[in-house]
Amino acid sequence: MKYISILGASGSIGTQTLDVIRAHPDKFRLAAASVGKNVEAARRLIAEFSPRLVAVADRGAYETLYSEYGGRLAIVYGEEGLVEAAVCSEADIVVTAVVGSIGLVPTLKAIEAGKTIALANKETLVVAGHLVTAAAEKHNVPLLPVDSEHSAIFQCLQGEKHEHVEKLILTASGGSFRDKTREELAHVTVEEALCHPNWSMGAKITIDSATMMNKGFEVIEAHWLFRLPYERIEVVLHRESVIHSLVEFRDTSVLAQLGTPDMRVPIQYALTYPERLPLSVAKPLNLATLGTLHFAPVDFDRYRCLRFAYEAGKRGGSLPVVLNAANEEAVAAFLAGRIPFLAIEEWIERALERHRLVSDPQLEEIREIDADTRAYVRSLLS
Ligand SMILES: NC(=O)C1=CN([C@@H]2O[C@H](COP(=O)(O)OP(=O)(O)OC[C@H]3O[C@@H](n4cnc5c(N)ncnc54)[C@H](OP(=O)(O)O)[C@@H]3O)[C@@H](O)[C@H]2O)C=CC1
Ligand SMILES: CC(=O)[C@@H](O)[C@H](O)COP(=O)(O)O
Ligand SMILES: [Mn+2]
Repeated sequence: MKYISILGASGSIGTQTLDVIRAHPDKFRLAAASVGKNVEAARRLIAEFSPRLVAVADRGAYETLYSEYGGRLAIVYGEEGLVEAAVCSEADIVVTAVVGSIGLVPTLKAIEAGKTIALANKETLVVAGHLVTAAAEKHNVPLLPVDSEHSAIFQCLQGEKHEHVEKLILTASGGSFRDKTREELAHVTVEEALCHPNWSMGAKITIDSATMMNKGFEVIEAHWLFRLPYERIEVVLHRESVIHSLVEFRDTSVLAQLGTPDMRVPIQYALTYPERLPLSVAKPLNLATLGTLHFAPVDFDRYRCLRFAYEAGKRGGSLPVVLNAANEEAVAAFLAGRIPFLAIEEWIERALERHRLVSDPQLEEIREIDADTRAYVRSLLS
């Protein structure tokens, strides 16, 4: 039996992780969970999975849940509560499924506590890949990718030697606006942006997919997970999201991982690795029915956020922290209807240009740069 803690259990990845646990009650048990403010989701998972501990980010939601369950199970609050869920003594595996850089500290604490990490929260590796990978190495903790592209690459690399890898090729759907011109992007709505062509995901990552910042983050995530320079990590447009990513080897042989777009597959693989279990809820791929798959090169002028991410990743240091913090603030402002879609990349560019690079930032500096960037980007609103 593996005991699981889910950080972000009420979200898209969190609820799909609960689906996997539900599908294999003889293999997995929920030890702890966190929610942000979703009281109803917390009530449901407590009733069904009886975790020992539930962490809640929102004060009001915490008070409601504490009044209902306090004494029967641990209801804990805020960032400290999130860390308690991450280090919960019962848990073997921590699924990091919160959104944003709020996931960094609990992930580091979980690593220090020796937990296996099933990593969905890519922002953690964007802002502090150097700290997270060093901590995982020091504590001999596996970082198992949940992100579909990284799970694909991880699967392709099983049994392969690092020195035999030529490059990684990440596939990108192109997001909600892939068929629009740049001119048309000036007038798109939040509602339109939230319609991803292939995946049903949380709001923030769906916007990141539309700007392709998601792919930029994934390039940085791949750099840290698979230890390859940015020059050997490529992106190709692939409309169908059926090939989840590819690895090219030195002899030009290319391995790919395919499947219908269903996050429960990579989530389950991270939880069962190195084993595989059946997943009856997932739909098998039928290539004959599918008929055709499409590929195209990425235009870095059309998707400027992807260019920013490559540049920030290559220059390194504190730039990816700024990239992420500016993006989180700009996306939140767009989702709140306060700025147009194209202002997202404009604000990120301004934040990056203004920043004075700090090389090898430690946790406290990362937190300061994150806060400073957020304050700057918010000031652009007024
Ligand atoms: N969705 C997907 O298919 C994929 C997601 N990812 C990555 O996984 C992560 C989660 O994404 P996704 O599931 O889509 O996101 P969602 O927005 O669906 O879920 C986010 C979760 O985080 C919680 N949360 C939000 N803000 C806070 C906070 N300040 N403190 C504590 N908890 C908080 C939410 O709680 P509440 O609901 O109560 O507000 C919710 O449980 C992201 O990093 C994303 O990039 C990676 C690959 C695929
Ligand atoms: C499901 C998943 O892993 C997402 O990160 C997905 O990759 C988004 O797709 P695009 O960023 O390619 O639109
Ligand atoms: Mn992905």
